[in-house]
Amino acid sequence: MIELDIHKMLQGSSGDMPLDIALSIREKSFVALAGQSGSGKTTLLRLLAGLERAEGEISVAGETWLGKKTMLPPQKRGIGFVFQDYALFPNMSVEQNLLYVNNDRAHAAILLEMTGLLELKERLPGTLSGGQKQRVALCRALMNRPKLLLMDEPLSALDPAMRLKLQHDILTLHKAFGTTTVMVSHDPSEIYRLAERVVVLEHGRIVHDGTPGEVLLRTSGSQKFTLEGELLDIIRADVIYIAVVAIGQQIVEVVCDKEEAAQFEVGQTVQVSTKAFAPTIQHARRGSERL
Ligand SMILES: Nc1ncnc2c1ncn2[C@@H]1O[C@H](COP(=O)(O)OP(=O)(O)OP(=O)(O)O)[C@@H](O)[C@H]1O
Repeated sequence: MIELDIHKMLQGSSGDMPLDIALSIREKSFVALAGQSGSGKTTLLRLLAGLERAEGEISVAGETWLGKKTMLPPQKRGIGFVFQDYALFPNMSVEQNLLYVNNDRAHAAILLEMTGLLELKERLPGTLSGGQKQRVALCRALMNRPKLLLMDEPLSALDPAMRLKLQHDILTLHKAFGTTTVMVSHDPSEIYRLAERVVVLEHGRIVHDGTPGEVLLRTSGSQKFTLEGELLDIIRADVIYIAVVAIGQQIVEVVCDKEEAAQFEVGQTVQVSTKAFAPTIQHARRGSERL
């Protein structure tokens, strides 16, 4: 069990912002950390990693990492850290990047095999795609069999298809090694796929804590769908107006009247709601049928 009760005064965008977090994290669990920019997510990861100090306590499986008289240095905590920007050694091959952590060749081979990187083990990072680099970073973070894996928006620089592939790899590795994981993510579908628990921060405090279903699902009970998107255009068609809205990978049209159309500006984030008494689900069109 990871037990954490910390306090730190941060400089928020509009003055001092206390970070006050009390959290217990079960061993082997996968926790997503979400919340708006500046809410304290990265700082919380850095505190767990020992890269920053705070008042309070952090203990992991009974060992004190942070206390009144203790500040265990990062290298003694048994953590793996995956950053958004890969942070690989550019002059070392894929395999050397892993063996730099320790010389366990067998474990490196297993990790590379599981993530489809074995054939690329002699390559230098500069010759790899973003997704491949991030898979190397993930393998490297698991080389010393960490007690805790920390990931700070690891997939946010990747395109949707590569994100999906990496999500699959993360899940495979998590199932194989059961490493307790805390991952910062802004992507609800990613959180839903990977995490069993999501903790949402706002202004340095926890405002939601539950399963992804409890925290993220917006339809339960109300029978109403609300989807957020960007207003791309408002087109006049005779007496009605058509709002063109980008929702995820889709563009939808919503009919509105003159007064409604006058309320919005192109570029705004808008909510598209519909009363869905009996929503249906169908197979999506594939490949060339899509745009
Ligand atoms: N060591 C520090 N001392 C004081 N303030 C800090 C420190 N580190 C970060 N901050 C401030 O604390 C706030 C929270 O930063 P943090 O990086 O934790 O947010 P975040 O939720 O990860 O944001 P983002 O999603 O944009 O990465 C910011 O306003 C930042 O400037």
